[in-house]
Amino acid sequence: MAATLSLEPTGRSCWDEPGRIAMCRLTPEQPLTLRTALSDEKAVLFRAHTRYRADASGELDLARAPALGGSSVGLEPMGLLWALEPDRPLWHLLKRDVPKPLVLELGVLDGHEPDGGWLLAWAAQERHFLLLGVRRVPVWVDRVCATFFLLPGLRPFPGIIDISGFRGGLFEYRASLVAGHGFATLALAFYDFEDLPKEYNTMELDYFEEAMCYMLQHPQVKGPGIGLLGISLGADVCLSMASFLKNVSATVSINGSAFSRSRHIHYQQTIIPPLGHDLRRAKVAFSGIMDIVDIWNDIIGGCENPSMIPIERTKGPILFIAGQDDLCWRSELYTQIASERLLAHGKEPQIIFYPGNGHYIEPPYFPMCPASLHKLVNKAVICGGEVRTHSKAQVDAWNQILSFFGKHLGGTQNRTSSRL
Ligand SMILES: CC(C)(COP(=O)(O)OP(=O)(O)OC[C@H]1O[C@@H](n2cnc3c(N)ncnc32)[C@H](O)[C@@H]1OP(=O)(O)O)[C@@H](O)C(=O)NCCC(=O)NCCSC(=O)CCCC(=O)O
Repeated sequence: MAATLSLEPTGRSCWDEPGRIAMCRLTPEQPLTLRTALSDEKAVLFRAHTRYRADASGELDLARAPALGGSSVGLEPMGLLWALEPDRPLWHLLKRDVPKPLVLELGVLDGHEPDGGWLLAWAAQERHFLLLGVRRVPVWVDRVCATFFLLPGLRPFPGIIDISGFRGGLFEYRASLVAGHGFATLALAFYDFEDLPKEYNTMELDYFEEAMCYMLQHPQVKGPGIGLLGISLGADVCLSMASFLKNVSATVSINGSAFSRSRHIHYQQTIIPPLGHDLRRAKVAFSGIMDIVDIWNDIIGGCENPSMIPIERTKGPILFIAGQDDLCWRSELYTQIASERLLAHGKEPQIIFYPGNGHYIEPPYFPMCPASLHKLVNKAVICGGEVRTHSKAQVDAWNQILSFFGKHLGGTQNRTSSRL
């Protein structure tokens, strides 16, 4: 009887949702090679392959069977997704068009490579970024360029603004996934998109205040406060907003620095000067890729440094998520300094340090980005991270973020039914 493969969930599955891969009707102890492939929107192929062995009753369940080598080792039920590697060097998985799912293909071959041969079974799974029922609404109001993800029905939901980092543009994948957990989420661009400035020159907080006003007056956003979620430079934008603007209820900083780094921060009469950097301190890593971790100027005066964002002024709590192997900048050190500043003002910081984690802490199952083009230097730079620990931490960080917002914004943090 032919072997059967099940790849769950069988219906509509969400990108950030764990899946299950299992087989039955195999030969007892049968060696197998599982191969996955996924093509991104620029037709770059990402692939992984892992060796397994069926159990004594001819079954294989990745929740129980350890991977025996290849792209992952040990008990890694989702390893065939997070261990995908691009065929093109220095490429990373990006999702631009969120209404379209990415398709994960899975093939099971008899035997262990290089002997692995016959294709025993094949399946494909659409992994969606936009839950059924969640509406994607482009926003051009005053200067604000954004995309709003609204939940089904007319009742208000807790609101979150999601801000990307130095790459600029408008990337929606994190906001659309967050919306799937019961939050009205705005993916906000701030440069290099539509009518916004092409270059990132000064962080003008007026612009972000307009986005806050837009959210707060929206009938489907439950006030009185908004949550902020940002990564890298986007995290520093969020920390600045939380420090200067009203109605921020909770802030998550993913590998932020809590400093004005390469450009001024400006709000009303206040200007925070940048810490600055010196490209002569850049090195070339063993891989031949640029290492910029030491280019940033020293933090003279520690948490009293004038380039620091006055985070003690924030009203709502801040959750700092920091990768201890971040090689774009020293997130761990900056988070410690941020913590000192909060403690000095009688505030309790909430911090999660992830060892082995690099700069790009993405939603669950995004393959780690070890190196990437960086607009600051217009060259590829190393980002840090050890693939396995980084991938596990992405799942944990995601759960922590959702539960933090659930707690402080009054959300449910349950997935809005993906099968509405
Ligand atoms: C953002 C992207 C990836 C793409 O932007 P785009 O406007 O859609 O560009 P495009 O016209 O399609 O291509 C321009 C160029 O961007 C590169 N690119 C495009 N897609 C990818 C990819 N998936 N992986 C790796 N590189 C990619 C390619 O080199 C493209 O050039 P090409 O035409 O293919 O020769 C690219 O411009 C880029 O990598 N920019 C620099 C990113 C950067 O400076 N990041 C800052 C440090 S990392 C960080 O802050 C972490 C948080 C992430 C965040 O910023 O939110």
